[in-house]
Amino acid sequence: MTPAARIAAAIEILDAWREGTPVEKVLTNWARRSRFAGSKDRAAVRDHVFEALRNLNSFAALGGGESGRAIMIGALRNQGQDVDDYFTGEGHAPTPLTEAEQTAGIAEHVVDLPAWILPQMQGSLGEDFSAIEQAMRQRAPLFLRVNQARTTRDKVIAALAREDITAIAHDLSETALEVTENPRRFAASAVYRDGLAEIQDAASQAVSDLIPIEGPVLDFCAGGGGKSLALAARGAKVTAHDISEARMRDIPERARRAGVRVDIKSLPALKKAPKFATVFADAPCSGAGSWRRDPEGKWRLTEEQLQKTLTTQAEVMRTAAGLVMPGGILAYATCSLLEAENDAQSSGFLADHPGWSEVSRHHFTPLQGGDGFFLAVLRKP
Ligand SMILES: C[S@@+](CC[C@H](N)C(=O)[O-])C[C@H]1O[C@@H](n2cnc3c(N)ncnc32)[C@H](O)[C@@H]1O
Repeated sequence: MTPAARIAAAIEILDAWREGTPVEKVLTNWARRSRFAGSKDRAAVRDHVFEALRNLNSFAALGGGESGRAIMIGALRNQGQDVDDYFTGEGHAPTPLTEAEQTAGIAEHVVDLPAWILPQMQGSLGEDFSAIEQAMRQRAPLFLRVNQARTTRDKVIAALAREDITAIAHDLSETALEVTENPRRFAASAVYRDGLAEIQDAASQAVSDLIPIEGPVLDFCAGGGGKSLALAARGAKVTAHDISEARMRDIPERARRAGVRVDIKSLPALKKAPKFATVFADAPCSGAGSWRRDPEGKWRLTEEQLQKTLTTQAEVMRTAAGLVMPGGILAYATCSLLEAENDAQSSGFLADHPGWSEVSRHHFTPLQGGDGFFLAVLRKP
C-alpha cells in the first residue's frame, strides 16, 4: 500500500469506530477485507489509528471536523506534512481537499480528554497536569521485565542485541528494559521464548518491586498474572486469584516459561486457607494511567462506569483485607491517575478500618516514562 492508501484505510477505520464498533474489531474486519495489505501495511494503519485516538480532539481541531477524514487531515498537519501530497485522489489515496477543508481547522492547543473527566484529571494531577496530558499524546515505549529468577539485565541486553533488538536499562526498576529498536521482533525472539524477559510496563514493574514480601503473597486480582510472575521472580511464594478464571488462563504456561511457581485459588478455597502475609489487590480501574497504550479507553469510559468502578475497588479492598494475617500487608494498586481511585480509596479504607496504618504511598505518571500507577501499602493491626 502507498502511504496515502494507508491514510485512506485509517480514515475508513476511524469512521467505523466513531459509529460505535470497538477499534480492535474494526481493525480486524478491515484486515480481513484487505487481503492486499501486508504485515507492514497493517502495522502502519494501526499506528495511524492509535495515534489519532491518542490525539483525537487536537487532530479534529487541526483538521476542522470530527470525521475520520478531518482527523487524518489534522494528523498530517500535526506532523507538519503537506496534506495535498497524500490527498491526491490517485490510486487508493483520499480525494483532494475541498476549498472548505483547505481553510478549516485551528492550531490552538486542545486537551485530548473527554470534557467530563477534565476537572477530575486537573484536580488529581495539579501542576503536572499539562505535562502529563502532553506525554499521554505520545506512544508508550515497549518495556520488558527481565526475569531475575533466570538471568540478569545485562545478559538480556546482549541476547537481544544478537537478535537485532536494541534495549536499554530503564530507571523505574532494576528489571526494566526499554526497547529502542525493532520492538516488533521481541514476540518471536529466543529471549521471550526461553522465558528470559517478557513484556511489562516499567511502572508496573516498579509497583511489583515495592510490594513487601514478608511471607506468602496473594495476588488477589491477578488477571493474566503479570505481577504474580514478577513477585514470584523476586522469590515470593505466590498464590493467584481473579474473579475471572478465564483471565488467569495463561498463568500456568507463563509461569512454566519463566521457571517460577504460581498457585491458583478460588475465593472459597482462599477463605478456607491460612491468611497471607501480603495480599496485593491490583484493582480494576479506569485504566487512565495506560491510555497511551489503550487510547480508546479514554473515550469509552463514562461517568457511570467510573462510579461503579469506585464501588468495586472499595469492595475488593474490603475482601482482600479479610485475607491478610494480623500484622500483614494489604497492597492496593491501580493503573489510574485519578485521585478518586487512588488516594481517596486508600484514605477511605483507613478511615473505615481502625488500627490499620499506612506504610507508604507511591504515584507514578507517564512523566517517569512508564504508565500511570498508584500503590498504597497498608498494614493490618
Ligand atoms: C488491573 S487488572 C489486573 C492486572 C494484573 N494484576 C496484571 O498485572 O496483569 C484487574 C483485575 O481485577 C479483576 N477483578 C475485578 N473484580 C474483582 C474482584 N471482585 N475480585 C477479584 N478480582 C477482581 C479483573 O478480572 C481483572 O483481571
